[in-house]
Amino acid sequence: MDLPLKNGTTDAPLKRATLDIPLKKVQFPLDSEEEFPYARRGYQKEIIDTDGSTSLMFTVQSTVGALAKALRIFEENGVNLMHIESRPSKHNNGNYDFYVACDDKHGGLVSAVDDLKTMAKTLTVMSRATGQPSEPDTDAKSGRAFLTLSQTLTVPWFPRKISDLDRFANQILSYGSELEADHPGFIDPTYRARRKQFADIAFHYKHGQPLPKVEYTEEETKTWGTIFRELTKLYPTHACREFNHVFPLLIDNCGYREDNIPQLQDVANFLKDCTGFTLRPVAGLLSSRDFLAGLAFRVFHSTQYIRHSSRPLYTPEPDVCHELIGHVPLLADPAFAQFSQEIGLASLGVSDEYIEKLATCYWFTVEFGLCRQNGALKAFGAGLLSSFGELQYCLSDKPEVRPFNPAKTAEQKYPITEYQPVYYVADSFEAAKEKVSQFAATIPRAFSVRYDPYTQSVQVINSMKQVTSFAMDIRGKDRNSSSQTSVDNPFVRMIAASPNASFAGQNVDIWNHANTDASFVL
Ligand SMILES: C[C@H](O)[C@H](O)[C@H]1CNc2nc(N)[nH]c(=O)c2N1
Ligand SMILES: N[C@@H](Cc1ccccc1)C(=O)O
Ligand SMILES: [Fe+2]
Repeated sequence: MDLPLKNGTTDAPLKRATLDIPLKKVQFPLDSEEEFPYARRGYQKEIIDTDGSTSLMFTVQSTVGALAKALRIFEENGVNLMHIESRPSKHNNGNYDFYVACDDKHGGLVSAVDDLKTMAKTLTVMSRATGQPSEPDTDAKSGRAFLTLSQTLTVPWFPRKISDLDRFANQILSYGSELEADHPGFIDPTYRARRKQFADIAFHYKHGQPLPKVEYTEEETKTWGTIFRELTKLYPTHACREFNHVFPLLIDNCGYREDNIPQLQDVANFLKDCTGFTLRPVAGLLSSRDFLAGLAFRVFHSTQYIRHSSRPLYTPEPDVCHELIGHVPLLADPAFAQFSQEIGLASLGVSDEYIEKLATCYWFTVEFGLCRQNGALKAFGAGLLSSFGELQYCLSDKPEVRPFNPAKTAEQKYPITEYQPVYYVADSFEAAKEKVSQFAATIPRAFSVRYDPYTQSVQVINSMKQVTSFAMDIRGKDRNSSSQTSVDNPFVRMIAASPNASFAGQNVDIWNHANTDASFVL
């Protein structure tokens, strides 16, 4: 790509929009040191995540030996169980609910599921291997329970507790050869070796550990300094009000300075105080599904490396400048944090198609959103606020600007390696939040989720009836109170599944991770 390097240039040429760049998954550790980053070979590997990659939820009649019988099915089919929870079904006399996490290393899972169907009253399979939920029961409109005997609903695997995020720390995407050939770091061996160090940090990180401190080189700090200096000149006129409110606090509290790249731990401490958000180091671009899942737990995956020094004004990859300068200020804003978590919760277990739609809404708001404040267009998207090339370009008369409307915007294709040809404008920041929440509520899903901040886990609620009345209750509360307390109260935070969803469930049944009557780990 032929982007100008001069500071402040606004006329960077646009390449044609190409979303069709193949995204390849990379898994660590790699076979050879040479493979990462930007080596073509390394990106061709597909991931097979086998450890605890599948979860099953099923209900069986509570007779003596029912659990033993169910467990024998796994044993007989050579399926290794990693975690089991069980408890009596709350509203379904004589039934027991089970949640198990297992792997499929020996290939027996399919027949285990078939065997389970013969004894289970309901069975939901959540698998990391599939992005596509199976079709729900067609008769369900008539009001039957959302799953009946021997019907299986397959739901993509999703993390249920914050430490589950450790599962995908080692899976990042690359843009494929098109970006690699184009990337200034591709041919620079020093830069490549440095990226490998950062990748190792992210790969070894586990939830709960302190965020690794990094000593940045003089050259890296200089790159940061250039970006910091140029961007801070633009913010008073180009950034939205909320961003400009938080930015000085980061200067005061987290070491945001022209001559210093802040440490992730210092920033995470600040965010924790403001909104409870935490950071996790990540080696590069995560898949949308994994990235959004992190947000459900108020975890923001942050890269720690910096872009190549030859092109400070724009990089096609997220880097520490993009995360710390672009994203962090608004993650410190309570309403914005709430909005981010809601998109995250809405994404758990939905089909690839809807992940794509949610990711597109995320893209045109959190990453590249514009809003109107006091009659003028301002940037609130992190991808704009971290690129002094695109920040000027987005408010010039070159790009097309359209009103933000999630259902429509979700269909918009976009390039990921160049300036956006189209931006979407929210009337206000609050309005964008509201619209995305409404859109999220129309996503078909056989269950709903609720975040429990005490255990940092999600509760799965698998009944439409329950979900609908819950949603009414919460909306009522929100309507009666305009104060932030109700919006910010984690207990009233829930993404309601659509009341129009095709399965009006009868079995009111809440999975309560923390209060299972019997819960044990193998
Ligand atoms: C959800 C949406 O696809 C979004 O652009 C994500 C994708 N993956 C990411 N991965 C990392 N590391 N950082 C990001 O900012 C994002 N953004
Ligand atoms: N283009 C942004 C970084 C970015 C990469 C990928 C997605 C969004 C933003 C910058 O230069 O800072
Ligand atoms: Fe981003």
